[in-house]
Amino acid sequence: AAFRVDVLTIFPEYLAPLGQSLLGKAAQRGLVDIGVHDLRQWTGDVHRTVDDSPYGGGPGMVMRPEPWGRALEAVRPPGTRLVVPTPAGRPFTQAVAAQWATEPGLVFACGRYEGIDQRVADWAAGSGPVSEVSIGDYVLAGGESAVLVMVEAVTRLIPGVVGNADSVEFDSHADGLLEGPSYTRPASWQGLEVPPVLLSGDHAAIARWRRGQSLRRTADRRPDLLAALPDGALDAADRAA
Ligand SMILES: COc1cccc(COC(=O)c2cn[nH]c2)c1
Repeated sequence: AAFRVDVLTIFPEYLAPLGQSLLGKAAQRGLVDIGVHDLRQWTGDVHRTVDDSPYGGGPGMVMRPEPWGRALEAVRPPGTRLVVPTPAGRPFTQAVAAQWATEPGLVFACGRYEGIDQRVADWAAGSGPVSEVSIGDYVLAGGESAVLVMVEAVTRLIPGVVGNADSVEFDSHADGLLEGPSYTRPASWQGLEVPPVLLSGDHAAIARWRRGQSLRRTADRRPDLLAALPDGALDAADRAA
């Protein structure tokens, strides 16, 4: 059955790219079903109000719970994970994406303003898992961009969506390390040569060189990933690299 994605947002046009290219083809092939819904459809007043001032004072506005309650009752299949992108969320990682790709689908709630009344996530937890997740330590104007990121990261892990299954399996972060440098023709460009080992045909040497490059790049750019590796993930050859 197709992986079902529903997005609730006050800017549905922002999610138009979900219908294009890779995702578009996957959708056409019946692998992924995507629905984008305007939250204002579930407002109750002539002005289609979705926000109000925060209790306890403070700057900005908060999204009111009632439209979200009605929208989620209409759109969210029982038991489906509700994902709320937020700077205050747990980290969204490749491991999280891989887990979500094994589920029947996802519903995304795009927050705007200062956020969504907390009772929405608390109430929604009664009808299935709720994940408040961050795609990085910065603040966006709303969750829509984060939804584009997460939908792409998750759906490309669904069998058949990405042409070359190998490229998915050997992604960066798949073995906990960063991907090293890649090269293609020409062998010499702007006076810069492709590392000779890659042209050697010695596949054991190439694998060793690539592993060394991944370790070196990870140590340089993401020492936190190196520290997080499980014991025994690095063998003697790795340590020597
Ligand atoms: C739900 O409440 C809010 C409030 C403010 C902005 C947003 C949009 O998400 C982000 O800004 C974000 C997600 N990961 N990193 C940044 C949601």
